[in-house]
Amino acid sequence: MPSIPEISTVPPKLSDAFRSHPVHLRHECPDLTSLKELPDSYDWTHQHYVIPATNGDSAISESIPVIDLNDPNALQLIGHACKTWGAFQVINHGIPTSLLDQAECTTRHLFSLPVEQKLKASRLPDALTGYGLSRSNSFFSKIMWSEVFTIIGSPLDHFRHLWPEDYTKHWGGRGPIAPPGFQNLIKNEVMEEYEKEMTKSAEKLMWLMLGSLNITKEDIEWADPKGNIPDEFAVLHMNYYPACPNPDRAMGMAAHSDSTILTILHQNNTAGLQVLKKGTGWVAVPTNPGGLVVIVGDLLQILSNGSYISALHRAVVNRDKPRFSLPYFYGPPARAQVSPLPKLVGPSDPPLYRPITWSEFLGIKAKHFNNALSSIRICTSPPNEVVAANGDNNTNSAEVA
Ligand SMILES: C=C1C[C@]23C[C@H]1CC[C@H]2[C@@]12CCC[C@@](C)(C(=O)O1)[C@H]2[C@@H]3C(=O)O
Ligand SMILES: O=C(O)CCC(=O)C(=O)O
Ligand SMILES: [Fe+2]
Repeated sequence: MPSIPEISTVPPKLSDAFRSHPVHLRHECPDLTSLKELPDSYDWTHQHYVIPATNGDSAISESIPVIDLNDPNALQLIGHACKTWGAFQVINHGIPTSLLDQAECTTRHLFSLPVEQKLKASRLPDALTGYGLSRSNSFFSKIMWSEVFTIIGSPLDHFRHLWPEDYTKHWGGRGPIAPPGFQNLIKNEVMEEYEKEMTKSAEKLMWLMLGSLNITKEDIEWADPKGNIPDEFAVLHMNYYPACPNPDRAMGMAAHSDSTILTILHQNNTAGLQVLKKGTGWVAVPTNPGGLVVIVGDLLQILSNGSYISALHRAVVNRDKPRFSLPYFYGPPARAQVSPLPKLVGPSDPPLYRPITWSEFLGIKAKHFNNALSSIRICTSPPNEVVAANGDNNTNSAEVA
């Protein structure tokens, strides 16, 4: 096992970030599916930061680039996308579409369980895993129209709260509860396989994104000489956005950046994700069967010394169709120090951020939300493009309730 050269003393575990910043959501998880009208507590109409998407129904066709990983120019295209959008879609990523379908089916099935059943797997205020509202609800006065299930590591421990033992093991031939075509599936195995594939893809994508900046395996202190990342850390979310009686007034997931190195997101065939593009506004991300969305996270913005932007993004909801998304939040080992990479720093490019561990940054994010990056900035006059796009200047950031 290669050693990790820089070891931080506090906090030792990623989940400790949340122990010191428990999220007390004021509301129980209601059964959104049963609501015929939008309750006032879910009405975001008068929130000043809710701006319509520019390409909603209009003729604007601009959206995040779709990059074929088999394209010989993939490296350059990825670099350009990370600098201009902070997000892109990938095709030919090597993950079988059947696995994506099965993971989506498991997600659909999980959220269709009765509320009482789901609440048995509730996330505790100071914990990271389990069922509940998005943690980021604590920063807003209105509630998001979504339910979230968070998994770290093996899904088995989480799923056994939801499904009786036999259902945890098998869909198999048990009447209406087994979705057609999935008789031989074991839910845990699907999600485990999904996590495994996501880890492989995240590593591959990280090297491509960094490769585009001429960063190699030797430059990353927490990677071994072969480019493997011992003790890398990731969190898997299953997001559910029920069909909503008044989608124009509701918000599925409010604007935020992810604190990750990168996030890989699979969405079902219902659109809803939007990315903020500097100079353009909110731009919808179309669904792309078999494609995956890749989002630059805050830690990659730090590593790239602001050359890549962690995209502000949000999710809107639909009137008739439920939406599911599966973001895989990929980060470095909890103890690794993340700082602007020496190769990207020089007399004319001073480091913009101080070194930080993911767990420390998660703690800062849990407290300062969209102002987390600016709170660790060490340079007073950053390049313009960094300020405008990532929410540091608070233009599009969250209202602190
Ligand atoms: C690994 C992660 C990344 C987390 C925390 C933890 C699990 C949940 C993620 C999100 C998901 C929703 C937005 C966000 C801002 C939130 O509140 O919870 C994200 C946050 C972050 O990017 O910091
Ligand atoms: O559902 C989506 O498309 C976005 C979800 C998201 O951004 C998140 O969970 O962090
Ligand atoms: Fe996100």
